Amino acid sequence: MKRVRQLIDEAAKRVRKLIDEAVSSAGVGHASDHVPLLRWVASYEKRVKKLAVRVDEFLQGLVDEKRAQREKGNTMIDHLLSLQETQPDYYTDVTIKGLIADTIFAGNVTVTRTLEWAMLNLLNHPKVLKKAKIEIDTKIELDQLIDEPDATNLPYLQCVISEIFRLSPAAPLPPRRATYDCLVGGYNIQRGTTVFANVWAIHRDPNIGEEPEKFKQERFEKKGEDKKLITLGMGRRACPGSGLAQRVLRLALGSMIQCSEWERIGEEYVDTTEATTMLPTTPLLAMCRARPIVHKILSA
Ligand code: HEM
Repeated sequence: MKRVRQLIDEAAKRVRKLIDEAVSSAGVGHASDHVPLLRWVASYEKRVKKLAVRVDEFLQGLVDEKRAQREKGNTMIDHLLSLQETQPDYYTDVTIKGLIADTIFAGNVTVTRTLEWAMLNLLNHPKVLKKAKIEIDTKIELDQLIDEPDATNLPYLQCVISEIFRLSPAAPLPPRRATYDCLVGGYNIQRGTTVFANVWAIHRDPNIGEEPEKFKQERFEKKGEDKKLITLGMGRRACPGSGLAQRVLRLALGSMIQCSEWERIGEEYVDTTEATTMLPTTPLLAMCRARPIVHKILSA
């Protein structure tokens, strides 16, 4: 049993490392994407190609493992492999791997990073944390763990998440390529140009909301305020995982608040400045103590 657990831990570590590498190589890309001459001197392209081979091997391993299993399960890969049986020309292994990669890479770090920013801000705002806890304790039975349907009925928690979406959008500079010559804000954009929407700056525009630099979840108590958020993109290429992201965040943050008491490790406020691509400069470090509900559920 110990050996199995060890093997699972090792595999989890390998996957985490691979995801970290892939995400840090993606971000907003590399200078050589915009200045092609740099490709001659930078090792970025070579490194990314090598990484792509490792990612592909990992994804093919997942597909092959599922294919070899006699009994069909209920995972995304099981369903895609069933579709492959009836529509083999469309659901090729390449398409299936692409869909898994999208889900893992687009849906993983975005959610975990948003959660990290939520905790960092809540540690600096213990009154807000307390109110969120009271909301959960009053709306959910005292011996019940928060579940998905409960999480949709927590407006205060939703305001906290919206404020984190505003201040710390996990994809702060989504890129687009102009498909035809156009004029944007008075600038001529040539076909083929890559443009970035600066979501981070738009959310902090003082013309859009008061005291934009401050964490003030109450701004979202005003009806329609969340319509100003573009954290999950806009239009036809907006995030297809937005519903899932919202549900996972409500459930994960709600569970963390319901199950544990959280405090800063000292008197000092935690650092909420950003390093690159929305990474906190200082990693989340907090004191955490299990609340009675955890003991009750574990001993039941
Ligand atoms: C806090 C969580 C998330 C944030 C902030 C976020 C944000 C975004 C943004 C800004 C885009 C680009 C939209 C555009 O270009 O206008 C995007 C695209 C995408 N997201 Fe998310 N996302 C999140 C979670 C997820 C999840 C959970 C999934 C799936 C499991 C997902 C899957 C995707 C995919 C596949 C695309 C590419 C869509 C396309 O190219 O058409 N995202 N996301």
